[in-house]
Amino acid sequence: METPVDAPIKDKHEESQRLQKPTVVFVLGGPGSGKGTQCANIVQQFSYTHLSAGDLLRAEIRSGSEFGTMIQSTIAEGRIVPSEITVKLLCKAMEESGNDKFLIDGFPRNEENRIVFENLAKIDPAFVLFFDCPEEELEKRIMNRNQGREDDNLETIKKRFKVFVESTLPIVSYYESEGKLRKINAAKPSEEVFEEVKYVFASET
Ligand SMILES: Nc1ncnc2c1ncn2[C@@H]1O[C@H](COP(=O)(O)OP(=O)(O)O)[C@@H](O)[C@H]1O
Ligand SMILES: Nc1ccn([C@@H]2O[C@H](COP(=O)(O)OP(=O)(O)O)[C@@H](O)[C@H]2O)c(=O)n1
Ligand SMILES: [Mg+2]
Repeated sequence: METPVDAPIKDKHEESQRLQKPTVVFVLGGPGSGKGTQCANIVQQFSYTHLSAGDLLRAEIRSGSEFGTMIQSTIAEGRIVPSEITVKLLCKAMEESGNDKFLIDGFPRNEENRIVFENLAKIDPAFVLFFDCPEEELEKRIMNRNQGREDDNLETIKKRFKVFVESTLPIVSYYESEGKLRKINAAKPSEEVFEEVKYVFASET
C-alpha cells in the first residue's frame, strides 16, 4: 500500500520511537513498606528487571563518584538527591540491562524526580504500584531491617516520613488522578501482599 502523501515522515519516526520505549512500572510506598521485598518477588515470576533508585545512589557513593559525598550527606539527612543524578543513573542502568521491562523502586519521590525523568527518559510509566502502610508499622520494620544503613535510625526515619508525606504523597495523588495508581495494602504479611501484587501484574499484562 502506498504511503499517503500527507503523512509526515517526522510523525512516523516519533511513532516508531514510541513503540521501542521500554515498559516501566514505578514502585512507591513509605520507607519500609516492602518495595524492595516485593520487587524481588515480582522478578521471580514476571520478566522485569528491578532497579532501586536508593541502591543505585548507594552504589554511586561506593564507586567514589565526584557526587559521592553530597549523595551520602543527602541520604543521611533523609532528603532527596538532585533529580538529574538519580535519573542519569536510572537511564544508564536501563541501557546496560538489555531488558525492556523495568520495576523502578523508590522513584519518583518528588515532582522534580517525575518531571526530570519525563524530560530525559521520555517514558511514561505503564502503571504505578503503591504500597500503603501505617507509619508505626513502617517504623518497626525499618528498626528491624539490619542492613547497616546509615539512614535507618529513629532520627532520620522521622525526617524520611516527613519527606514522604510532603513530597512523595502528592506524586501518588498525581498518578491516581491519571488513573495509573494500583494501591496495595502493605500492612499484611509479605506473602499476602504478594498475592495482591500478582493479581495486579496478571491483570495488566
Ligand atoms: N509485609 C511485610 N511484613 C513484615 N515485614 C516486612 C514486610 N515486607 C517487608 N518486610 C521487612 O521490612 C523491612 C523493610 O522492607 P523493604 O523491602 O526493605 O522495604 P522498602 O524497600 O520499601 O524500604 C525489611 O526488613 C523486610 O524484610
Ligand atoms: N528517588 C530517590 C530515591 C532515593 N533517594 C535517597 O535514598 C534514600 C533511601 O532510599 P530507598 O528507596 O533505598 O529507601 P527505602 O524506601 O527503601 O527505605 C532516600 O531516603 C533518599 O535520601 C533519593 O534521593 N531519590
Ligand atoms: Mg528499599
